[in-house]
Amino acid sequence: MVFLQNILFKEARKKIRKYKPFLDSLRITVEGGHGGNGMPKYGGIGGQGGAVVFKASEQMTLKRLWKLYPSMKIKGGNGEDSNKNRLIGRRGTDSIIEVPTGLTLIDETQNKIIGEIDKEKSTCLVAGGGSGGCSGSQFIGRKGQHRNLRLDLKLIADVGLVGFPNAGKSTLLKALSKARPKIASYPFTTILPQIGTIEYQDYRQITIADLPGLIEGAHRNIGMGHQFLKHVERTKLLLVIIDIFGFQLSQKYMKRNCLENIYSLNKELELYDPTLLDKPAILLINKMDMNGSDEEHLRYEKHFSDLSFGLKDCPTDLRPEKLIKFERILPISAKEETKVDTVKEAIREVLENEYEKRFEDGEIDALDKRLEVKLREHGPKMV
Ligand SMILES: Nc1nc2c(ncn2[C@@H]2O[C@H](COP(=O)(O)OP(=O)(O)OP(=O)(O)O)[C@@H](O)[C@H]2O)c(=O)[nH]1
Repeated sequence: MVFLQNILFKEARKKIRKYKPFLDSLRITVEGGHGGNGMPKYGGIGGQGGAVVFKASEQMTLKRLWKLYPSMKIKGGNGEDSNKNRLIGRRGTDSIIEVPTGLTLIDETQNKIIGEIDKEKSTCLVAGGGSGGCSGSQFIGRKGQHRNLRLDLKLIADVGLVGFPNAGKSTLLKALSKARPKIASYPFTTILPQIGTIEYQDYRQITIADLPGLIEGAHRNIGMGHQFLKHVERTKLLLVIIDIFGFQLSQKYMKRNCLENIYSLNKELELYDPTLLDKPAILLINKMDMNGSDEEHLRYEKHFSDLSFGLKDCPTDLRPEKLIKFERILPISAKEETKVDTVKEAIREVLENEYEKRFEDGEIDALDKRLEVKLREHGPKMV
């Protein structure tokens, strides 16, 4: 009996993707060391308190950070008091803390982004040490800077793969990153979402993040809600994948055809952040190996390239205001790996065109400058 049950439910079980816990946000208190006291009698100056500095490391995860500092408090060393043998007290030791790459640092008290750590080994001063006591401060050392920070992890991948459950995201990711079957080639790889690497013959590599969990009504926090969508923010290209036969979440939900799926995905992206729709996008119509797919494709083909065309027939609850525009539309079969090479080439071309466009517009330089200014404005310095 048990054996029979196992066989009967084997198929159903296969389709359920298990979500491993994914720690992508952490609160932490940081405090610079106290400045040492001076020595009024001899005019001695106390040592400066040590700072707290974050240093990006690809080996680090938020989970590991949490295990290393379970109290979630990090403090710089106190500066040494001035004394007869050492009139100028020693500086407190800096606490240099390894953190994952791809962090946004938010000061929760001021509700401000104080910096972003995007590059391996880049550092950011998050809490300065207090100054040592001297004549100007009645020789009393000052407290170090104190901050309640939220570390928000956003994966950095070139391409964000979005689609409803069962559309074929994982199958496609495996097919695209075939040269590197170890899909997990990123620091956060033991956790979802997964990142795969597409490798080209000239050794160019493009990373692609499979962002699961998006469903109709995600903005109302159904399913995983918009949890994974923040990772789309940093991608440069959206790869939207749909099942040519549409999707039905459950008996409770309406069956949506493939065009309605596109509107619905469009709407979820728009509700999360309408600027996501400004990113270049490619549409993949999947499962074209199945019987009846050609007829289905023929029925909707003209709508794919101009979504405004079918908007009047779209159910009002799925209707987006701002429409996504696809640079390419490719019918594929992820399972049979039909047209997978065309997808690879299209990804590369669209990314390269986009890079050139942004470079010509001076946007790439401007972005770097904006970040620099932002960091200077709010204190932390990239060393
Ligand atoms: N016939 C056919 N089946 C496919 C194709 N791509 C994926 N499938 C099947 O569709 C099912 C879902 O594929 P997945 O790759 O797990 O889909 P997913 O979008 O990652 O699904 P979630 O994990 O729920 O987000 C699996 O049974 C796949 O074998 C395809 O091109 N053709």
